[in-house]
Parts: sequence; structure tokens; C-alpha cells
Amino acid sequence: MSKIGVLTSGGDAPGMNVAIRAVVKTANYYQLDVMGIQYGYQGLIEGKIQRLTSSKVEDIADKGGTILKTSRSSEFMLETGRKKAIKVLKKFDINFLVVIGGEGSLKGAEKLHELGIKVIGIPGTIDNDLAYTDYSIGFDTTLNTVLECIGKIKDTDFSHDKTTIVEVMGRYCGDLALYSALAGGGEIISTPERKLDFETICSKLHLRISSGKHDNLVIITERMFDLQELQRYIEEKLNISVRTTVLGFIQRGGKPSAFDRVLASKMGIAAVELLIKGHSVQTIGIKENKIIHKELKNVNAEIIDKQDKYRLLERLLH
Ligand SMILES: Nc1ncnc2c1ncn2[C@@H]1O[C@H](COP(=O)(O)OP(=O)(O)O)[C@@H](O)[C@H]1O
Ligand SMILES: O=P(O)(O)OC[C@H]1O[C@](O)(COP(=O)(O)O)[C@@H](O)[C@@H]1O
Ligand SMILES: [Mg+2]
Repeated sequence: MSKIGVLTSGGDAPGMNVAIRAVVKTANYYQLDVMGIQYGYQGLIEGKIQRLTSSKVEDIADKGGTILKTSRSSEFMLETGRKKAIKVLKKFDINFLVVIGGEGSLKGAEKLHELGIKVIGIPGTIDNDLAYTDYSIGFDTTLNTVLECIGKIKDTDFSHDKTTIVEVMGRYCGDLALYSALAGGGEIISTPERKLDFETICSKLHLRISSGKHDNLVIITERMFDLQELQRYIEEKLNISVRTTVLGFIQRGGKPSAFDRVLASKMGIAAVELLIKGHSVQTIGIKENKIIHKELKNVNAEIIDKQDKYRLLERLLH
């Protein structure tokens, strides 16, 4: 077996470093060398590759971000870019590749397989937008960060009888908002899966205010509304003052949670062991608490209607 390459791609996610560590440690356990590819697919095209030794990954488990750095590469979207990437992989004698990233990154991995490289994907994205797996690495940490921020905002909402709109990330997936609300972090939520219009948000707020609840937190998934417009609409309609907080990049960094660390370790080990067994074009996941693998072609950032969870929310938010 030649060397194993590993890269992180797309948005950084807490726990990516733990996955890198697990890949290196497991490969070394089986007497295989690992090459670390920097800056995702763009770094691969540019040959930014160095040997990753065990000592380089020894103390990275509690660090957010990715020691390999990451990027979004438009050049890799083109076949010419991918052919350049293949040439580089051959030059460095890398026939096996572990890709840690979200939906786009995993789609990219599938394309490299078509060009003759054995690839295994590991889901690393805070968005949790991959339908084939219950969790992606980074989601749990980000959820905890969101809840911590929301808790602070709620203290002020309570003290001042205020209404706040909080925008969380997720691209086109409402999981960060949904799980935050399930964890008691918000009273009204609007997600791509369950979109509320301005009027409905106002009538829910009105109901709460009329029943004497003057502090209200509305969680909205990014990219759904013009938040300034929503804020103005609520202010005019209900004659209250509203604040809007966009959590932004605060959500992506930080120490990975214990859950993400254990998940990333399990996934990193599984990825290398699959490669060793001769598998390719697979991606690792977790379903009902079991590590699984699926063909990369099953990867889609589709909107799944998590009806069971929204049903629970109805019991909580009224
Ligand atoms: N359909 C695709 N084919 C080939 N490469 C892709 C494809 N989609 C995305 N990629 C590569 O993966 C990178 C990361 O994808 P992106 O969707 O931005 O983030 P993530 O993987 O975190 O969801 C892109 O910048 C691009 O280089
Ligand atoms: O950092 P950028 O390029 O502005 O992208 C923002 C997007 O990245 C994310 O933080 C993470 O998305 P990915 O994991 O798919 O890269 C999304 O929640 C957000 O929409
Ligand atoms: Mg993504």
C-alpha cells in the first residue's frame, strides 16, 4: 500500500483535528505513512503537501479549526483542476486519500475516485446537513456554542423584557436552530424545513406578550430572510423594540466537545481501516450510535424533514 493522504476542505469544524490525529495514529499503527495536504483541494492542486508524523498530531485534539488549514477551491470544481490534483497525488505516491469535509468536499472526493484514487470521506461540517449520517463532526460543539451565546442574550432579554432575533448558521439546514430550540434555547424558530412568514412570527410573539412573557428569543437559520426587514416588521406591528444578533463565525471555532472528539476519533479510525480492507468511494457516518459507511454517491445535502423532532418542539414551544 502506498501513502495515505489526508485533507480538510470547506468550512472548518471543531473536531477536524481529532479526525486528522486518528487517521495518522491509525495509519502508523498499521505501519503506513500519512501525507498532510494543506488548504484542502486548492493546496492539493498546488502541491502543498508534507509528511504528517505522529508527533505532529500529538497535542491537537483540543484545538478548534484544522491544523491542515482549509479552503473552498473553484479550480477543483473544473476537470482541469482535478486532473492537476491527480498529477500531484501521483508525484507524492499517494494512492489513498481521506477527505474530511462537508457535502461539497465529499462530492469532490467521489470525483477523485473516478480518476483512479481510492478515497474515503469523513463528514466534517457544523451544518449537520448530510442526510446519510445522524451527526457530522463539529455540529455538537457548535450547538453548545450557540446555546452558550443564546443563554447570555436571554439574560439581557429577561432583564429588559426584550425580544431578540438570533441568526444561526446551517446553510440550508435548520439543525442548529432546531436542536437549540429543543435544548431550551429559544421560543420561536424558523428554519428552511419549517419556514414561518413574518406574520406568523408576529402572531406567535403577540400571543406570548399578551400572556405576560415579555422576553422572547426568535432563532432563525441564516439565508432565509432579510433580518433588518423582519426586525422592522415586528417593531412596527407589535410596537416593541427588537434587537438582532448574527452569531456568525463565533459558531465555527473553539475547542471541540467531548462528543465531537469521540466521534471524530471513531470516524478517523474507521476511515483508515476501510482503506486497508480495500474499500473505496465510501463515506463514514453514524446512525443510531453505530459507525457506518455508505457509498459516496449517497451524499446529499438534501433537506430532510425531521418530523419527529418538530413534533417534540410543538410540545415545548407554545
Ligand atoms: N460537485 C463538486 N465537484 C467537485 N468538487 C466539489 C464539488 N462541490 C464542492 N467541491 C469542492 O469542495 C469544496 C468545499 O465544498 P463546500 O460545499 O464549499 O464546503 P463543504 O464541503 O464544507 O460543504 C469546494 O470549494 C470545491 O473545491
Ligand atoms: O465561511 P464562508 O465561506 O463564508 O461560508 C459560510 C458557510 O460555512 C458554514 O459555516 C459551514 O459550511 P460548510 O461546512 O458546508 O463549509 C455554513 O454554516 C455557512 O453558510
Ligand atoms: Mg457544506
